[in-house]
Amino acid sequence: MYNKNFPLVDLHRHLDGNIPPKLIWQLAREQLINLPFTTESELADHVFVKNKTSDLLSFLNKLEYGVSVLGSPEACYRVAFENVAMAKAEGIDYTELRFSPFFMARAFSLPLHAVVEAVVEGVKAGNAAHDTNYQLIGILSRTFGVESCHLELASILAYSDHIVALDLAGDELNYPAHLYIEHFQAARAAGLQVSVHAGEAAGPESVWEAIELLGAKRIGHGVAVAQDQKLIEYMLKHDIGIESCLTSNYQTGAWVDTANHPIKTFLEHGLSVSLNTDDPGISNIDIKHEYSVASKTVNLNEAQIQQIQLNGQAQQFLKT
Ligand SMILES: O=c1[nH]cnc2c1ncn2[C@@H]1O[C@H](CO)[C@@H](O)[C@H]1O
Ligand SMILES: [Zn+2]
Repeated sequence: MYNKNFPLVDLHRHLDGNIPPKLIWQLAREQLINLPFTTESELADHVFVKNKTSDLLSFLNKLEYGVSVLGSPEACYRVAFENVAMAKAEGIDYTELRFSPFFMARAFSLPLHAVVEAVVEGVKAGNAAHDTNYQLIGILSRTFGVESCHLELASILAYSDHIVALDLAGDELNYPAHLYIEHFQAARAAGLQVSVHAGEAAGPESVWEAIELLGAKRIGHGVAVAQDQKLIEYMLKHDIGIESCLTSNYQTGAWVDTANHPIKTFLEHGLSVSLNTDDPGISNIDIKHEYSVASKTVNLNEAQIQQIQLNGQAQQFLKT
């Protein structure tokens, strides 16, 4: 279990990957959107990952149910607001909620700027209601290509005062980081920090690209980092963090042998690795569950668990 004397932090949590069946059901009813299910529990049966999926893209497909009920900017606001409430209810002291405007806008062709504005306002209202200071990370969904990501970036940069960092997520194998150099240059120039999904579906070369070409200061997942000693040394020297997500890695197939997850190797090398949820709405988990997997399945000791909590705090993009 985690140590209650240290903050509980979740640095890698998709708010559009956390639209649980109950919320999907409510939003569908309120907006008169037809779902191909007759009951909420039938819906839940399809949304939640059972055991694991065959690969990353099949896992990501599960996210489609949630975004299929984003019929208006108000629905996006609700999802953002409810995400603050859910994170608070889990006992999370600080989190950086990430979202992809294009991914949220897609089903109903919503204007991207309106989506970002709604999410910013929803989190702001949630923070006020729950006495939290949760932050936002904007995502470019690499799966939809370079041009789409330019539009997505523009909508994020329009609200850059309310967003701490930029991320790249989606199909890592077919859309490598080097396609997005310009996007990240512009984001850094606008003062955004950088975290990138890398070394999850592809190898260490993908992590090198994220760091050297996009300026990543944190790597999402990064299981492939363990294969490359030079990369480990480089990340240590430059204090580049790894955002580990144990259940997600199992469910996507990125790392199925959880007992021997590289999080252990990362800790042994002194890398700044944190523990995170990724997509709680489809994984059907919370942050405390991830800590219990870390201690019971990976067998990390109390000092290692504490270190993970401290790393999460040290790697926050909002310095307090
Ligand atoms: O584990 C993951 N790996 C890669 N991309 C992800 C993961 N979880 C969600 N997304 C991606 O993030 C955006 C929504 O926030 C979508 O592009 C979704 O595919
Ligand atoms: Zn992720």
